[in-house]
Amino acid sequence: MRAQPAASHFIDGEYVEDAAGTVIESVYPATGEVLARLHAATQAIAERAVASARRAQVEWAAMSPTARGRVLRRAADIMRERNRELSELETLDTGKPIQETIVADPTSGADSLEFFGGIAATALNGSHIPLGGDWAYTKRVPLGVCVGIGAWNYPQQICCWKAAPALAAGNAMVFKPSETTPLGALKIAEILVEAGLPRGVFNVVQGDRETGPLLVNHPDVAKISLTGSVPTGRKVAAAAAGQLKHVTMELGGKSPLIVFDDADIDSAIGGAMLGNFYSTGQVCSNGTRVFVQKRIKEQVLSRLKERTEKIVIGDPMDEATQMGPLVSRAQREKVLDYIEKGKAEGARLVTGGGIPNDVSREGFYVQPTVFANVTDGMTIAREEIFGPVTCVLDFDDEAEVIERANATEFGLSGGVFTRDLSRAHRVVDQLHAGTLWINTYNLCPVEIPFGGSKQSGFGRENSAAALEHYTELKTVYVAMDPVEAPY
Ligand SMILES: NC(=O)c1ccc[n+]([C@@H]2O[C@H](COP(=O)([O-])OP(=O)(O)OC[C@H]3O[C@@H](n4cnc5c(N)ncnc54)[C@H](O)[C@@H]3O)[C@@H](O)[C@H]2O)c1
Ligand SMILES: C[N+](C)(C)CC=O
Ligand SMILES: [K+]
Repeated sequence: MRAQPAASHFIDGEYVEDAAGTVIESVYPATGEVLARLHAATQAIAERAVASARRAQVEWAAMSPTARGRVLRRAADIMRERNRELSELETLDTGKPIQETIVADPTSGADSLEFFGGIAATALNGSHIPLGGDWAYTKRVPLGVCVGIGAWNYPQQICCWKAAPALAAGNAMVFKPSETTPLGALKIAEILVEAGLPRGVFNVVQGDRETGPLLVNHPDVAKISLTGSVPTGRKVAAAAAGQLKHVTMELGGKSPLIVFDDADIDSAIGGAMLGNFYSTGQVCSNGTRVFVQKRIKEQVLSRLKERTEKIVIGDPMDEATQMGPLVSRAQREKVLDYIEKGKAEGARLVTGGGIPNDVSREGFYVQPTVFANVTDGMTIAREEIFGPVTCVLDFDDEAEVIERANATEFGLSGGVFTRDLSRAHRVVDQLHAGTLWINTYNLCPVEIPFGGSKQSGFGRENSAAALEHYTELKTVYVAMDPVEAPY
């Protein structure tokens, strides 16, 4: 299986190589085969990418928002036409089943390009402020060169979620994909140019934790948008603060999903399974602490076990496969370690807990796993696992569950399943998180803001709100009369 791109980087409208950079291999997680061999950006490549973005941004920002939007909308159309090809590439790079990538990955990227292309002409307006005889106006201006840094779980979606609002607002971008999944962003760069994007407005450089700082610390970079873990977020935010750069931080979570005893139980279980097993559990907003009210606990667990054991695990390229491997060997080790900790700390293993049979031994598979009797202090209830591991915790009443749900450093998301309308709104109102769901979980359409509070980050992606994070206000005071000076 090969998916070797023409070169490692995409700068100023073309593929660029510098073999002096350390080797990065993209591995197909289902078999361990090497798909592509790339090079991390050297200092020279990082300089070239930022310089190209800086040059191109001036011309791009001078175009009308409608003209910029047209390019993004064309790129969205091309992504949809090539959905199959892009989805297959995403499946190879991440190991996520084609049944998911075909509906969720390039499609979500295209939605973002279409949405921001569409609102560019109206959402960037300033305001007019009457001041008696005088008046003022505001303009929303781009920041300049923005850097996007991606995680490996949704490589194409993350790339578009950052590029689309940044470009719509008149910025240029240098995007660094995760070293684990370097391939999709290069295709998106190609498509943007094909759609008419001026050369240099969107550039891709490869690299890892050594490369990121070359971009983050570059004096010509105005903003960094990171999707990644909390420890990386702290490092990047600290580096950006040194030069007072703007940042958006989309970080990790350990989100609560609360099931009250009046809920539609099958629907709640469906939500909990999607919110724990989709993308083999590698989703930042997953509801990995499932709080179940005691009266329905055993009923929920037996149904959850039955449904979990029917999940079809296998070759991600097979349309029938519902769950693929984890993204890397290292991620599998990490998840298996957490499973062992769960057993050792006394959680009750309901199902899963190991490596499945009947799949390639070279792939990075883990069984979908459910733990019950999980208590708040256990490691598996406190730390982000980022794998298919559900922790079920019991609770008695509403006040108790709200307090326990909030007792975490994270604040990305949360969900409530109940048929009691007042309770649903009352509970989500008290949960400390950026995105909350009532009677569903993990839906993130482009129209609604997405992002975290507390240690899960700040700034929002998607919706018109994202444009605020890629622009700043310029205020102009206009005097209508001569200046009256007392001296
Ligand atoms: N909130 C969200 O939208 C969201 C979405 C997806 C993933 N995530 C989070 O991402 C994490 C998993 O992804 P990961 O393992 O790729 O995260 P990670 O933090 O290891 O890496 C993220 C990116 O940062 C880069 N990086 C690492 N150190 C850096 C540094 N010092 N300077 C600049 N760049 C640096 C990496 O090369 C990678 O591209 C999880 O915690 C998950 O919750 C969050
Ligand atoms: C943003 N989301 C939830 C789709 C993917 C996060 O990992
Ligand atoms: K890979």
